Amino acid sequence: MAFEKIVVPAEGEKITVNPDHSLNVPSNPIIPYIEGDGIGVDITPVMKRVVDAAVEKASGGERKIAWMEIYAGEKATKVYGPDVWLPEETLEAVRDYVVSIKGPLTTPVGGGIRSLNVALRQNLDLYVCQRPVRYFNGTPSPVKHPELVDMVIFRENSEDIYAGIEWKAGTPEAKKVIDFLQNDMGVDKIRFPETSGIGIKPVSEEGTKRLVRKAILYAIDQDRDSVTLVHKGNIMKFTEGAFKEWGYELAREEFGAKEIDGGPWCSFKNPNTGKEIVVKDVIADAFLQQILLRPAEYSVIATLNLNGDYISDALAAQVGGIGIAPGANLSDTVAMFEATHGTAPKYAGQDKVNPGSLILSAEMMLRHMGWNDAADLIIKGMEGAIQAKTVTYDLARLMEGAREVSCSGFGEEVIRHMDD
Ligand SMILES: NC(=O)C1=CN([C@@H]2O[C@H](COP(=O)(O)OP(=O)(O)OC[C@H]3O[C@@H](n4cnc5c(N)ncnc54)[C@H](OP(=O)(O)O)[C@@H]3O)[C@@H](O)[C@H]2O)C=CC1
Ligand SMILES: O=C(O)CCC(=O)C(=O)O
Ligand SMILES: [Mg+2]
Repeated sequence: MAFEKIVVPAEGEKITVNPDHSLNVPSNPIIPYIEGDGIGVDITPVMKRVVDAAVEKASGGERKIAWMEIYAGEKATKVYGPDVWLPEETLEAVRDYVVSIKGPLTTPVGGGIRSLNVALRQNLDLYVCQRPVRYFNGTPSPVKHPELVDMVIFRENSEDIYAGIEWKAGTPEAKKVIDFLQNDMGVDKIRFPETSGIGIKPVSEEGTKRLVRKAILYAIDQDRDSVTLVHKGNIMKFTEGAFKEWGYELAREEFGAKEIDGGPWCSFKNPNTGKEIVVKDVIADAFLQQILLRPAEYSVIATLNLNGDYISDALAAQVGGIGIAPGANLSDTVAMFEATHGTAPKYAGQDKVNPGSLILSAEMMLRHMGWNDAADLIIKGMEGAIQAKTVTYDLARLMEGAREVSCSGFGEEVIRHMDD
């Protein structure tokens, strides 16, 4: 494929997907990456350096990633022209090269362009946002027992209010929808001034079931003991409430789950290990207090898009903050890894922030590729650097006796501790 601006590395080969969705990973895979806006310029090169070191050490130089820069966000407008935020060939490369990684991208509040992060997920139908939240020994935390937090969030990534179907107050479009709601749909019970902005929240059975299926399959594969559906179904009955119903329905129909004490909680035996997996649900506001008070009761979380966004940052805070919170956007074939945090613009270009989130996102990527030996080295390096208290400002400010290092300095520490 001929790209306009993307330079394909001559020495690399493509990862390909088999009909059963497994990957064929060559020893020199081409991995597209988006540097990202704001702190992307700081964390992305450090992530690449750490990954290269881990792969080199794990394989004795037999394997090497051929990095291929692709563009989105502010950098795309510099490379392609003033209004090109998400070039078509970026989408093509992500699709075609199967596994990629990205830095954060800026979304202005209240106006301007819509989220490029959301656009990437929607365009490529990356319907799962998988965000593991675990504790690294020695990390400072605001809670007493951060080690009890070990959850993997499966956030629905393609629907919900996050999809951005909305109209600004005072526009003819908003007025048209208000007229429709009042005149055709009989919405007359609430105060509904014409100055209302309008947002629409689509949630489908297909969208819910494919997400919950992934969460349950993960629980089976990783021998987890529960999957919790988190929703606000008492208030949004036909979207969040339906998410809960469809989730349970899927557990019963596809996994043979049986109701516990008349339901709705249900359980089934893990076909691999024989252990019981409980499928349960919690209303979202209560969940946010439960994860602080009783985190050990939760393992795999399946939730809608906006809830998942809130829960990701809240849970990350319990184990040290969004500086070390990784993630993946997944379809059945394409995987794009990215940190949970954003562009933290006030720190951009200062070589200051924690590159841990993007490094751990790359760790997930290596595991996804089957390069577990390199992924293990990254975990070892992160654990070593944190336990030695050589950390970036975000962790240093909460730790006694820490030595604060820069973003790139932390990367070097991670690499050094791979040899512990
Ligand atoms: N997937 C993506 O690309 C995402 C993009 N965004 C976008 O990013 C922009 C900024 O969003 P904002 O709400 O400020 O959220 P950010 O996640 O960018 O930053 C919020 C705060 O989190 C802390 N933080 C974030 N990243 C790191 C890091 N790597 N190391 C240490 N601390 C970190 C900093 O805290 P402190 O000030 O305490 O040091 C920072 O001020 C927005 O345009 C938003 O839309 C947001 C989320 C995800
Ligand atoms: O797209 C954005 O700007 C924000 C995305 C976000 O907060 C997330 O994916 O967690
Ligand atoms: Mg978020």
